[in-house]
Amino acid sequence: MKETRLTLAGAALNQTPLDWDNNLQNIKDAITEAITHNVDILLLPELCITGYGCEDLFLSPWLGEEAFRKLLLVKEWCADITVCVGVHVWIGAQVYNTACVIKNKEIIGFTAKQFLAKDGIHYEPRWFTEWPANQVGEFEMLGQKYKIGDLIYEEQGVKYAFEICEDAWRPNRPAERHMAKGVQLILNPSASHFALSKTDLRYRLVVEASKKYQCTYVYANLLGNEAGKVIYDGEVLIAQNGHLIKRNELLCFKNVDLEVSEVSFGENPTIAETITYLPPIDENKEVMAALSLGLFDYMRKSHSRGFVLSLSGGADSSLCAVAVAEMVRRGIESLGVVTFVAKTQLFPLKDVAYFDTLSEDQVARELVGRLLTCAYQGTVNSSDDTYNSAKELAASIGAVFYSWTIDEQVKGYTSIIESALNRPLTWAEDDVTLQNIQARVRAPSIWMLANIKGALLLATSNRSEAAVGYATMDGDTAGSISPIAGIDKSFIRQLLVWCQTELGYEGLQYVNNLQPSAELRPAKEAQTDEKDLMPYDILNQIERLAFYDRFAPDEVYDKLLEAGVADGETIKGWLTKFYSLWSRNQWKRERYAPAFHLDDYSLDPRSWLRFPILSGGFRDELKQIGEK
Ligand SMILES: Nc1ncnc2c1ncn2[C@@H]1O[C@H](COP(=O)(O)OP(=O)(O)OC[C@H]2O[C@@H]([n+]3cccc(C(=O)O)c3)[C@H](O)[C@@H]2O)[C@@H](O)[C@H]1O
Ligand SMILES: Nc1ncnc2c1ncn2[C@@H]1O[C@H](COP(=O)(O)OP(=O)(O)OP(=O)(O)O)[C@@H](O)[C@H]1O
Ligand SMILES: NC(=O)CC[C@H](N)C(=O)O
Repeated sequence: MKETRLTLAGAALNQTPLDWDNNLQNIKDAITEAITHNVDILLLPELCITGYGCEDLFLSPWLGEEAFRKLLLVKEWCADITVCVGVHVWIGAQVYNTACVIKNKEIIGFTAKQFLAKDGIHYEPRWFTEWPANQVGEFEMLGQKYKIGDLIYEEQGVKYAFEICEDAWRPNRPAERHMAKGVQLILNPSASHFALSKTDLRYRLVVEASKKYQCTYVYANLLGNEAGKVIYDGEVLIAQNGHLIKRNELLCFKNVDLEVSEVSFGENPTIAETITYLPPIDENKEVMAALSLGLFDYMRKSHSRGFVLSLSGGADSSLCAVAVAEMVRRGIESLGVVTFVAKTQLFPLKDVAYFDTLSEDQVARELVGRLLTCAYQGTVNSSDDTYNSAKELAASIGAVFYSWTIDEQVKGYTSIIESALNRPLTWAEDDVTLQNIQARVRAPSIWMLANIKGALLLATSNRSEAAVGYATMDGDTAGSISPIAGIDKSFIRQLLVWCQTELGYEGLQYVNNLQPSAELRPAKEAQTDEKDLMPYDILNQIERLAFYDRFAPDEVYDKLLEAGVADGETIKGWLTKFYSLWSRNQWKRERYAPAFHLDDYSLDPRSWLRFPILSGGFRDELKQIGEK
């Protein structure tokens, strides 16, 4: 075969389930941009016409028909270019997740996914049917017949085929067979969720495949917070024979992020002897980027007018505040002020014309002022330290800051119940009740502010407290979204130090010197989370061993003992507390506000981790540990 040069492109798209206008516009923009670069083949992400996150709507036949009609519209935009677009198709009663190849305004085939994503947050077998390897079929749609299956395509003599997202993550991946069929180019349309350091894995899958199968590999992921919880990093990769050719900036705020490369296909390709891998991933940097984009998309896609936050000056609420400030900083950096403001649709551009006279830093502060309202809600148990921490942090990022006390309201509720019961409530007898009423009383006024502003109320829950239900239902769990419920408290604490030192959020110096405390008991008791629960790093270890590594309770005990974290009796105490609180509080995890998926696992019962609400609570298993 003589040398052929093809111009290849992958485009990350920020899609939204059922938002046809947005989705089609992004597809059209990507095609238009690709045409200006004389692209031969453009790869678009998995299920990008409907959005990947349509969930049970994929079971509704009408969605399949509508998506197909949209596909026929897209087809007409593909003059003199080949475009691969993700769409689901119905054949009889089965639904397939496919990549459709359109060449110069003509549909030449559909490749259907062979391995459905079914672990962690993915439930694809609920909607789709796997396509058997090596099979090709035909189906009719809207009066026209089409080829579907394990197809090989050709462009100017270069044979190409697909792996659709999860296909590439399995040992028996389609690429294993493509090579023997003379395939030189593999395209991978993906909807691969963001998780810490996951880009490293994806990079390996793509670059190693390009070496092993002596091919060119093009990969295009979705971009942004598509449907509420899952964030996509918009990764586009082009690799050839073990060499990386292109990798884009991840987690940008654009609607379309297109990468183009001209690639040569000849007879004797030079295969890389060694692969250059990515340097270690900075997880602090990437989690702040994911949080920022997650918040921005959630705000604009829910048509909300910014955020409201009950800011205690403690770690969790401080991180939520900084995440909004970072959303503004990164958003401006990625889009420029005008596009950033236009995308929020919160205020007319003329209202911010005076921004021209301000420095970049001042503009960011002004925008934070318009997008974030915080309130400190003190009680007699609050400290000056937390008040100062909240006030200084809000001032340093430019957020609106209010402060009031809630003692009158706490007293009001307490006296109603004291009269009803005809006895005083005391810390000796009513400890948790007296704690919870304070947390609950903070909810109505902060919700009022959120309602007045049409803003989202940020719930500050983290994963560690979700594990053990260390929160008051309808109190500090109140909110519209829980941006940080996917990450643990130890990670959050070191992240805040990193945000201060590396991102320059100097207002965090106060919280970075505080011990986490609910401040719900009288100050003389010096309440801290870790005194109430256990050291956070132990809590995280138990949680990971039990629910990520899936060890039995007695194996968790053995592992902790082996690691020498404490003596046997102390570990038994921690395990009893953990498993009891874990089981008792599943109902709370069911009721948390929607949370972003950020780490490699989460406790979200509607996505990563399902657990019964009512259970035996590991009673027998804990008894066995007690007898060790
Ligand atoms: N399976 C189940 N399904 C449905 N409801 C269930 C239930 N099991 C108990 N319940 C109900 O749950 C209620 C108890 O839950 P809830 O009222 O939330 O309170 P509860 O879980 O008892 O206590 C809250 C804990 O969180 C701590 N906290 C609170 C606030 C803030 C912070 C902080 O770190 O800042 C910490 C506080 O120190 C305390 O240890 C009971 O009324 C009970 O009936
Ligand atoms: N004095 C307060 N003013 C305003 N909000 C508060 C106050 N105390 C608690 N809250 C709200 O309740 C939430 C839960 O408190 P929690 O102690 O778990 O988190 P934190 O104070 O942010 O962090 P830390 O646990 O590190 O102190 C806070 O994040 C905040 O939203
Ligand atoms: N859409 C998919 O097939 C996603 C599954 C794949 N393992 C990923 O997370 O990237």
